[in-house]
Amino acid sequence: MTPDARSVLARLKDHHANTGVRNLRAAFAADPQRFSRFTLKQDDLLMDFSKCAVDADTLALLAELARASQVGDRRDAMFAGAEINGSEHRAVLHTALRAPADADIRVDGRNVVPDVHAVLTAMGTFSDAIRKGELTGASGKAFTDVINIGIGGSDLGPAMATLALAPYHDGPRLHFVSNVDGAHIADTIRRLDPATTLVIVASKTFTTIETMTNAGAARDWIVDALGEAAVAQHFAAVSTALEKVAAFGLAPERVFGFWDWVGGRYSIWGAIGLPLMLAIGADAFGRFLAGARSMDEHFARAPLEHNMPVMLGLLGIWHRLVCGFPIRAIIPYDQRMARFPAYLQQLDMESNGKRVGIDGSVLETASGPVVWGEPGTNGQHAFFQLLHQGTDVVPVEFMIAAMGHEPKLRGQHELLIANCLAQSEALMKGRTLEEARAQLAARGLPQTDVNRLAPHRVFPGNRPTITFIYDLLTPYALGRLIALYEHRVFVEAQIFGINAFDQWGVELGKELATDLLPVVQGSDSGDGHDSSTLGLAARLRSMRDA
Ligand SMILES: O=P(O)(O)OC[C@H]1O[C@](O)(CO)[C@@H](O)[C@@H]1O
Repeated sequence: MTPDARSVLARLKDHHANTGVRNLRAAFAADPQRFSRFTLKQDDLLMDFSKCAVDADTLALLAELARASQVGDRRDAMFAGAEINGSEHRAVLHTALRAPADADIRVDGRNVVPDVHAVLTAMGTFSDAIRKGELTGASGKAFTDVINIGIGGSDLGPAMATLALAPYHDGPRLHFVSNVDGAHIADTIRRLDPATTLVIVASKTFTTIETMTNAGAARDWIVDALGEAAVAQHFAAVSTALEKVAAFGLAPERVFGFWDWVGGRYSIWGAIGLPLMLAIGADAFGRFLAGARSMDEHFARAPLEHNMPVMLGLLGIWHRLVCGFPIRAIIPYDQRMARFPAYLQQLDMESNGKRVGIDGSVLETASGPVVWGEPGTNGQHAFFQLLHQGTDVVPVEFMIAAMGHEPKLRGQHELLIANCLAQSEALMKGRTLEEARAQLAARGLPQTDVNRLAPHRVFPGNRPTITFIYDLLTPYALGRLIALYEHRVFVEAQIFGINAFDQWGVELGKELATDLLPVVQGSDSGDGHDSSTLGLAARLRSMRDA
């Protein structure tokens, strides 16, 4: 955090403690314009943050915080291809993956946009041919199923978006295998015919043990059924490590590249999006990119006070660093967005779950919160109890489309909307002890029961929520929403003063698992490991061998 930002943060804390909004219910009662004063709009996308405990002074201070943290300059540097991922010496240019063909974005003096569009064109040609049945398997049959093998950023984006855009899915069926647990691939291939299955191996590094192991199992499955020669026709690969892919023996037109300036969790916009393109087609994929581009343009140009990703980031900082809430929940009222919270978990927590700043010094403040969620209305019948009456305050981010894709089920969509709005209203308003008593008394309960039950029926309220609404969950709308969250993570990172684009924390797990494998297999005594780890490994070995 910059010294200027630190001093604005101190003023924000003082404002929060002394002059800020104390009670949301009272704030709404005092200001009938609160909704229109605390909403932002970009086309049909509306962000309502009136149910957060902010006022005009809060927003002015938050904007000052953004300026003191050089959010605007850093954003411009990112878009221009500067090396803002310092610990890995890389530019950060997922925005270039959705830039128009005539854009000029330079990395080391070279315009990368023609390369991006060459890959998009190659993906389009390949996916059209698969979708039309022109490219077939070794036995001449069209592909009915595609398995994407990848993990983390090479899985979550396409898996989430393919489910979210199910109404546009008119290509082959998609399956996603990520876990090294053999159950994942076994359960997937059990239902499939190798003769009509295409396998995409997706890995930025092409070294990730889970992906390489599952790719080997898929290869064996294809070879056992169709012979070694079938591999060339039944596989495609996506990676930045093209020399490593070569060992897999695929023709160049089956290998789709991307670049080290695209982080894994930011990679759905290019070759990692191939499964999504196979599902929805190149045109719809283009609209998905266009949605993200519209958010990029808004983020790049809108003044900070009217800039949706900036405001979303500032509210995140307000809740995390000023109000002290360590968690946030993402609750899409859209069953097809079921994987969106998991996608955002990687995007946000792998980016901003850091303990040191850009210069390596230990942070003086907290960094990114825990992010979790599930679709509504299901979550209402599971963990909403804690959101309403638990002892921790969890800011919630709701999202819902005005329309569903099922015109015949309009009534169900209205019920969905009513639930979404009711939850944010209840979290804001709560229910006082007097109201709880009055309700029980109105039901004719004896006074002793009223006294006994009323405390259980009190809701503290004053719990902040943000609600996003949009017309319909189209490819464009989804692209725009993902880009909004990408930029929010960027804004928060800039204020925390951290590098959002490396992930040294997850490297540890990779190293340790490789190191322990010989111990698990019994070929190494495991000197240097602790007694618990060795004890568990020995016990598991003996249980396996019994
Ligand atoms: O695409 P790769 O190189 O297989 O990596 C997969 C994932 O592994 C990570 O490096 C760590 O889990 C993620 O950042 C990445 O998305």
